[in-house]
Amino acid sequence: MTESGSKLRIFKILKIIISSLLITVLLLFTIAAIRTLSLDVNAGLQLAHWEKTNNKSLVIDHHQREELLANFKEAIRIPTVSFSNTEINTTALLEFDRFLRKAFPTVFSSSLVHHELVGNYSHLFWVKGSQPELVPYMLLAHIDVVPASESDGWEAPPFSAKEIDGFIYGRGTIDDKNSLMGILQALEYLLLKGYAPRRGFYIGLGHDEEINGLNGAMNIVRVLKQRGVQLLFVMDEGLTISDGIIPGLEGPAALIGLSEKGQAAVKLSVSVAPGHASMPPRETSIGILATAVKRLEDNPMPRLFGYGPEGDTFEHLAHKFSFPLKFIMSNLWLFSPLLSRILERKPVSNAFVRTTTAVTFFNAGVKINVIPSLAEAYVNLRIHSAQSVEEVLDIIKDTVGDQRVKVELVYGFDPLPISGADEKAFGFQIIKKTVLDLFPTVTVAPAICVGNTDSRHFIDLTKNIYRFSPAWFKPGDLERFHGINERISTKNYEEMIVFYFNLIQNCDIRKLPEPHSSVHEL
Ligand SMILES: CCCCCCCC/C=C\CCCCCCCC(=O)N[C@@H](CC(N)=O)C(=O)O
Ligand SMILES: [Zn+2]
Ligand SMILES: [Zn+2]
Repeated sequence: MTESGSKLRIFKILKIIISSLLITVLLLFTIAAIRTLSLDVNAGLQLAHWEKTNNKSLVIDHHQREELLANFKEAIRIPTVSFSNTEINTTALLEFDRFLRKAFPTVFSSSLVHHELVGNYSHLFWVKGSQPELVPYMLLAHIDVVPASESDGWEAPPFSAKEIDGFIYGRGTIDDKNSLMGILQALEYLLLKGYAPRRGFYIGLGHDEEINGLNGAMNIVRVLKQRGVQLLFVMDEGLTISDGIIPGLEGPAALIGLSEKGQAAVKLSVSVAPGHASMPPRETSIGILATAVKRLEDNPMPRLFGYGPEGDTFEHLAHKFSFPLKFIMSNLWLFSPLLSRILERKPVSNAFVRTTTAVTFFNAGVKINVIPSLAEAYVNLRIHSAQSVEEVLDIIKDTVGDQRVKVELVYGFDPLPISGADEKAFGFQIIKKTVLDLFPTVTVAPAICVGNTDSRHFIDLTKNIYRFSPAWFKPGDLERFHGINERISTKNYEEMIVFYFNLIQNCDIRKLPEPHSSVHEL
């Protein structure tokens, strides 16, 4: 073949490759465009087809408003603080018990309600249903709060429940006395209105959630297991209604946690011979440990976006974003890697992308002129749904890559199972309907809860655990969670009561509307 002949041949091959590439790209984008226009994960169940229940409605009058706010403020003023893994405020917990009996006299005296104390300070209520064949469900909340100190910069003392510009300030106003009081206040009103549920339900109020629920939630689970109880679903604190928090999202979104991340506490330690600071070795225990910690911070865990429920979240929210995010989120099959790079830029969304690594303790040294024999650091990892404690531990050892650094697991648990969110998922659909009835402009989406809750102890009692409360979080509110100036608006607290009031009644339906042609008995 002549030189010009072979050039022509190469040119023809290149032309074929380029046009095939162009056709492939065009095809991919056409599929992506069609999917963007047709993706309808929010179609849901047809509201018109829901079984009719004669729901009572709640119109709060002036007197009730004053009373419910006074109750809530009194709850906030009782400092039910869990200080550490071993130190809780038992005096405050006993006071809280007395307070609940006083604030909700109908709940505590109704023949429909059985109440008992569990683990000394936690409360378990059983509200008897008229149709025992209907599987019961359970609402959870917790009594204890994390510590708070006014000197950190609170606008009002953290246990004052002071009202400023329509907001009640105080530790526990969003975590989690709003849910606790909202649930009991709703039940009080329902009972006063003569309501008797068809479907029985439990209310569990743990007293030590902030220190892992070992005596509260775990004992409640033990009691229920002894009685052979199985639950249709459990609803606990967790995600909320985000309004203006997710960048680019138009309108508010109610994220319902289908699962929660796993957790591991890992101890790193370095031991060397102590010595005189005037003749230091080239590296001290502190230096070796600092390098290990730096390596962990410089090498985040792998991106796993799309391998857990977080992919579904963005598909559900896609239609509320504008171009190009709408296009990207509607086509995660193509753009997952790109979206995970966008999300990892901010801590709040990075938590959805991977197992996060936070170095939370660093202890070393005894005296200015002594080479310390021991340096230790603790790392708190929140494990992505697609990883396990064991995998995470192996990655840490590899990343540290230094035999002198001892890596030990202090405690850990794998990510929680993922609850259903389809048309047959009773708990999810009931929560969704209750949200939409009360807040029609909100988009409801399944999500992963990045923190842990008492509900994780309930996995043997049900496959369906949802982490959600109808608290509205606006820009700046995430920082109030365990932070300073925790607060809730009086309007939102009232909405929470109405939400639980409606949710309890919505749970009385026997079965969900039939999706398509399939029948699902509950
Ligand atoms: C794409 C971005 C979406 C952003 C939406 C974020 C909305 C976040 C809303 C709430 C924050 C999540 C809080 C979860 C509840 C955590 C409860 C808690 O603090 N648990 C403790 C203690 C424990 N029980 O282990 C924890 O350390 O996790
Ligand atoms: Zn909480
Ligand atoms: Zn908390």
